[in-house]
Amino acid sequence: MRTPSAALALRQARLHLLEHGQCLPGAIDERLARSWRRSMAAGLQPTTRMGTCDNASGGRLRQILASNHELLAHSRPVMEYLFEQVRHSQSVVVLADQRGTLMHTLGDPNFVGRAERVALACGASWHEEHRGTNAIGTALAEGSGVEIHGAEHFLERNGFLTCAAAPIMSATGTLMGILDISGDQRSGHPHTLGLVSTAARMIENRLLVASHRRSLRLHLHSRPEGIGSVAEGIVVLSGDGWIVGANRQALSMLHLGPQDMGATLLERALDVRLDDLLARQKRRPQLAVQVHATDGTALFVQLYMDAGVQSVVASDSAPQRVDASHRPAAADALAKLDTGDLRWRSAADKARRVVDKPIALLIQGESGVGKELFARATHDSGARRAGPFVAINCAALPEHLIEAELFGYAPGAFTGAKREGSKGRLREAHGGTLFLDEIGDMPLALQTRLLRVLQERSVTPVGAGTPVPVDFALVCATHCKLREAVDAGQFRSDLYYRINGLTLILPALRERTDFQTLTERLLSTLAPERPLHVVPALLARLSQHPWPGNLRQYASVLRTSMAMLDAHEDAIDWQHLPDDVTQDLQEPLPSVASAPEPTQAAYEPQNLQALSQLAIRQTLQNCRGNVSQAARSLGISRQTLYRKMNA
Ligand SMILES: Nc1ncnc2c1ncn2[C@@H]1O[C@H](COP(=O)(O)OP(=O)(O)OP(=O)(O)O)[C@@H](O)[C@H]1O
Repeated sequence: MRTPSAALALRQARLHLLEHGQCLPGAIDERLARSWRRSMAAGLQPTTRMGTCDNASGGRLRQILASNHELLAHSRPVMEYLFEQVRHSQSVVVLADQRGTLMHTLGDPNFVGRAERVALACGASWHEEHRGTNAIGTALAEGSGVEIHGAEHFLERNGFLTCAAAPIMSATGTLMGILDISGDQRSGHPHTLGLVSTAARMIENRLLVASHRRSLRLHLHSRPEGIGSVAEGIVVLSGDGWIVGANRQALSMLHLGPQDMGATLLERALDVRLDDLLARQKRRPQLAVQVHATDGTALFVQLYMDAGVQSVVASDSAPQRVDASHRPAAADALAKLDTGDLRWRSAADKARRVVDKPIALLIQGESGVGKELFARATHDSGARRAGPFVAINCAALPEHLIEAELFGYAPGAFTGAKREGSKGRLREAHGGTLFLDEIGDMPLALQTRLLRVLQERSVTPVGAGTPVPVDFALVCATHCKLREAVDAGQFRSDLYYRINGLTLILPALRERTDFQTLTERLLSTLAPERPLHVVPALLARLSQHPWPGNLRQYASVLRTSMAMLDAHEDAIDWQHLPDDVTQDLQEPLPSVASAPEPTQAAYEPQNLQALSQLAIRQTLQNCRGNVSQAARSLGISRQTLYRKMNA
């Protein structure tokens, strides 16, 4: 709590702020002064009254909640626990997203009414830009735990509050959200910030463990009894001993940063190798093992493997195969993507026949047709599904980094290299599937190296002499005709034959015959808890569009249109479409030459309007997109035809 002299200084600073619209230099804590200055720069005045324009509701709020589903799921139990601690203290426990929008609140009923008057309710934004200095907004801006008490709030109307907030960070250092307790300033408690920070750590740990359910975890603490407490460090390990994730406590105990994830071997952070640890723990499973960090600090560690973890591997240089007895049950992930198109189904049938056989797949198709999704589903349908799926876009890698990125490098291999060296993406795929997207864009020199890896089934990191064995299923994808690149001398023919065990061609969206079912599936994937549909006339028009960006483009249009729906609406219609899409759809239909005709009716008419749309579509197709000719043939004016096309 504030001392009397600090309270006096704050009163004076506040008076100065009100009278002169400026911060009194040196009068208040620098962090608070920074926040007041940001509030003024956002155009706020201490006496500003808030509107509701910054609040998310309806579709936008649903979208925020959906995209933070995982965070919400793991925060709810912790928030309930936290709420029990402050139940009778005139407070609310609040979770906000990474923009400061409130997503979940739990409140003392006696306080909730007052809290709602200042918009401490779901959907409200507590970003500093909207509400000036406040614990949520200021914790967001500063990236650290913050307490804001009474008159420290920039807006006068929030002066009755005391708030403590702490950021929730991901294992890679990204801010995921803010946890906060806000209450009546008269019932403020000096330990609230500590409580909120601890609860934020609990959420971070839950998220880390949940997102690495199938991995090996090392729990550590300076005392054996600290393992299992909220203060423990948690390190996630790959099967061959690389540190691939860690909570904040572990990063600090091991002197690592988020940038070291995936690039540091366990034995570089602790004086122990994974295989030693495994052997010791096998002998005495309940006992924590004492090890030392690089600075000599003693730590106790214990390995955990949830049911289904199988990638327990002996050493860095000789990774073992995944143990099949622990694999999760087989699921036909390819069937889940099947919405009835015959060409797509035929590709999936062929892929099923070669899953788990040493036959490389080459998937061809235009950009956005779902090649990566198909490759992932093939991986998930096979025996390697418990192993990693490593996707590399060969077109997106900067040429000077591509070699080190793919093949890894030894410690000190070149200037600027990481001290511990790097494992490289190819070895990350060990035990699973390597997906090389846009393989046609791989430079010739690297094609030679890749060919050697595929022939010898081992990787030699840059600057290292010893090859490391690797074992992965290979799936490549390309939007170009690779055969032509071979003929033009841009792609090695021996590599082409090695990656082309079986070529599968995925149809473009405009060629698919399952537009209606596909749309239903996309909508239910995008909004699982909300039954939505596209009105038949619009659906008919959408099915005629050439969709040059294929499923990626169509899924994005549906996503944006869904965000335009009001809470009570369940049908996507013209007014929900983005303007540029409406404009495109109002253009005369492209000629058959540029947009191949669907091979089967994509849409079954269900009423008179839909029937009329189908007639219009077929006539337009017969007239090769010529609207005047189609109108004449239908016996209506051009204008009427345009109106009907847009109905
Ligand atoms: N069957 C599907 N169900 C749901 N969404 C899909 C489906 N197929 C594709 N998508 C959407 O399309 C996007 C593009 O898919 P994907 O990345 O697999 O295509 P691609 O052919 O590999 O594209 P590129 O050639 O540009 O790499 C995905 O992010 C997803 O949103």
